[in-house]
Amino acid sequence: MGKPQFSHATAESTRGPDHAQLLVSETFTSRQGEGRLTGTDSFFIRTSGCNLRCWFCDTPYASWNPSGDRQTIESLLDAARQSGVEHVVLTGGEPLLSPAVTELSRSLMDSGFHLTIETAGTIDKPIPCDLLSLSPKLADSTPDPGQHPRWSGLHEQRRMPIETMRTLIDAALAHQVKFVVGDRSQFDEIRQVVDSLGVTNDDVFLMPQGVTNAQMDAAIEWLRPLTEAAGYQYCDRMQIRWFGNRRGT
Ligand SMILES: C[S@@+](CC[C@H](N)C(=O)[O-])C[C@H]1O[C@@H](n2cnc3c(N)ncnc32)[C@H](O)[C@@H]1O
Ligand SMILES: Nc1nc2[nH]cc(C(=O)O)c2c(=O)[nH]1
Ligand code: SF4
Ligand SMILES: [Mg+2]
Repeated sequence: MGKPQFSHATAESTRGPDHAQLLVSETFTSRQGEGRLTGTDSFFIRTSGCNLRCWFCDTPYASWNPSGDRQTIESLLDAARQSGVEHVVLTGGEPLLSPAVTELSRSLMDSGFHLTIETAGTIDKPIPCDLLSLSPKLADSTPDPGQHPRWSGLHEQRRMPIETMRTLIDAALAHQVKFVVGDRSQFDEIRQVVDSLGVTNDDVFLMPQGVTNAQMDAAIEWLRPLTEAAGYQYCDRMQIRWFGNRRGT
């Protein structure tokens, strides 16, 4: 009798591409609230699960406490078609974590959707998309080591792999780089990351950290002038203005 055969195939590959599934926390139709395509009607697919743990994460239900349902690529494509809009935003959590994300992206693009991927850029999985919306995580995103010793260490190790980010940028048709900013002292760090990535200022957006109109209003006062003086684009988070910080918007 021979040795037992062990398979290293993923659930997706053993079941075949038609049955590939992703853990999804929510899907909804809304307007893109951030970056270059702000105002564009879009169908959002938010995967659940993240390899980072930003202390300020505005979707903890997809990172700190990931929840959701497994959905097939076919059902996600159907839902996108039913939404009646031409733009799809694939976000998370960290969408690049899912083994089925390449297949989903390809299917969405083949079906004629304009695909934006919102990612922190730490997973080496260059996949095609129309707009890579990369949000590198700065040092101040790391959770408190006293409260979260394990995640603080993992987050710090994982958050800024420049080469991986470069590969993702190269695989995309277009890109934008969005930084979450809470303090003026972060500008030096932002400049260093922009230089290392070799991206141009037109593609760099600075967004205030925050989930309330009051935080957005306060940030406009100090962050917008600094952003413009540095030659970057200021990025209000319009979904907060339009809908408040609510799920499904
Ligand atoms: C929830 S993340 C999901 C995609 C990916 N994990 C990432 O971080 O890019 C979507 C976007 O929201 C931003 N974000 C999350 N929490 C935020 C907060 N409290 N203030 C401002 N932006 C935030 C992220 O930087 C990213 O651009
Ligand atoms: N309206 C709206 N625009 C967004 N742009 C990026 C989002 C995200 O969570 O990735 C997002 C979101 O959650 N809602
Ligand atoms: S990388 Fe994105 S989803 Fe993950 S914790 Fe940070 S903001 Fe949240
Ligand atoms: Mg969001």
